[in-house]
Amino acid sequence: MITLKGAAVSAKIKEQVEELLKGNTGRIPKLAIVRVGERPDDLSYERGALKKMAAFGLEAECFAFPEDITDQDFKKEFSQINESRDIDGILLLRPLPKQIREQDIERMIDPQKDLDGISPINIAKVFAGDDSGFAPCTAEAVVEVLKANEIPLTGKKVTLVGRSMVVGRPLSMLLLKENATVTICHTRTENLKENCRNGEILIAAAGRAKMLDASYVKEGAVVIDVGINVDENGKLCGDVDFDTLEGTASMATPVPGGVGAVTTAVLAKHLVLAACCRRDTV
Ligand SMILES: NC(=O)C1=CN([C@@H]2O[C@H](COP(=O)(O)OP(=O)(O)OC[C@H]3O[C@@H](n4cnc5c(N)ncnc54)[C@H](OP(=O)(O)O)[C@@H]3O)[C@@H](O)[C@H]2O)C=CC1
Ligand SMILES: Nc1nc(=O)c2c([nH]1)NC[C@@H]1CN(c3ccc(C(=O)N[C@@H](CCC(=O)O)C(=O)O)cc3)C=[N+]21
Repeated sequence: MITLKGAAVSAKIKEQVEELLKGNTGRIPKLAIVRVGERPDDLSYERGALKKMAAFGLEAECFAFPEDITDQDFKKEFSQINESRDIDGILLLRPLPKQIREQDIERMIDPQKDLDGISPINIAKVFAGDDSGFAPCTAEAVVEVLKANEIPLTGKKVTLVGRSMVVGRPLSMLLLKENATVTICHTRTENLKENCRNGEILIAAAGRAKMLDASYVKEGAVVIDVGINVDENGKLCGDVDFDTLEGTASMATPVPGGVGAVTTAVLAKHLVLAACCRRDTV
């Protein structure tokens, strides 16, 4: 089995970023990471994103707020970040605590700074197959991993586990655009195993530590693990039990070191694109 490492894909994206930045005489593009609370997967994303921005020569600032911040206070803080001339792009870590109306924030965020595709305008573009906006970074990262490793998508059966707005749904649209035949599974799916075993490409984004082992995988399938979970020993792990795949899957992404590393590279690319759109100096 071949391990599909995120670093190689990230390096290709870095070259694109360097190309976009060529001749840049203006300010260095700057990312704002907005976090409420201390969820471990948010912290992992934040760490990964900060490292990636530094490695790509981009700026980043974290804005962290307490778990119990009120809806009103958060909106005030968020508006300031949204309107700041200093900031080219925003990553809002989600989900937000219940007292904050996430829907209002989705409508508030400047679509040109919305690097993770949460505004209705960007979502509509993903749905329509229009790539002039920003798709959620993780969904785009999965397609980047498949393309960079020359895994054909046209006509292929792809099974996705998860239907969230950050991974499953937008990813299904990006895969459709690539002419794949997509099956989306969720908690109400009957015969999950059968559906998974039907996929020539299996993509796990359920957020359940090691829930899929080799018995869910078709012989020779490509397995992409999006899950970022913490196991009983406090270590990061995916939705797939990677150690069982040898002899069944043909290729698989590890966690950490797989899709996560590409997600942060796509985020960096989106940041530079956002900065380029805002001013012609970059
Ligand atoms: N690598 C990366 O770059 C990223 C990783 N992540 C990680 O990916 C995972 C998923 O994230 P996210 O989409 O936000 O999570 P959500 O909890 O929002 O969604 C999980 C989805 O998986 C489905 N699901 C959960 N359990 C099962 C099950 N036992 N059987 C079938 N379907 C199931 C849910 O179904 P239903 O709709 O019926 O509830 C839901 O659609 C998390 O571990 C997260 O940390 C997220 C973003 C980026
Ligand atoms: N609006 C929003 N969009 C998201 O995409 C989103 C989110 N909120 N909330 C949290 C989850 C989780 N997530 C990760 C992405 C990359 C790494 C990542 O870079 N991981 C490195 C390890 C980094 C480390 O822990 O040091 C790796 O997998 O190699 C981790 C986690 C995105 N999520």
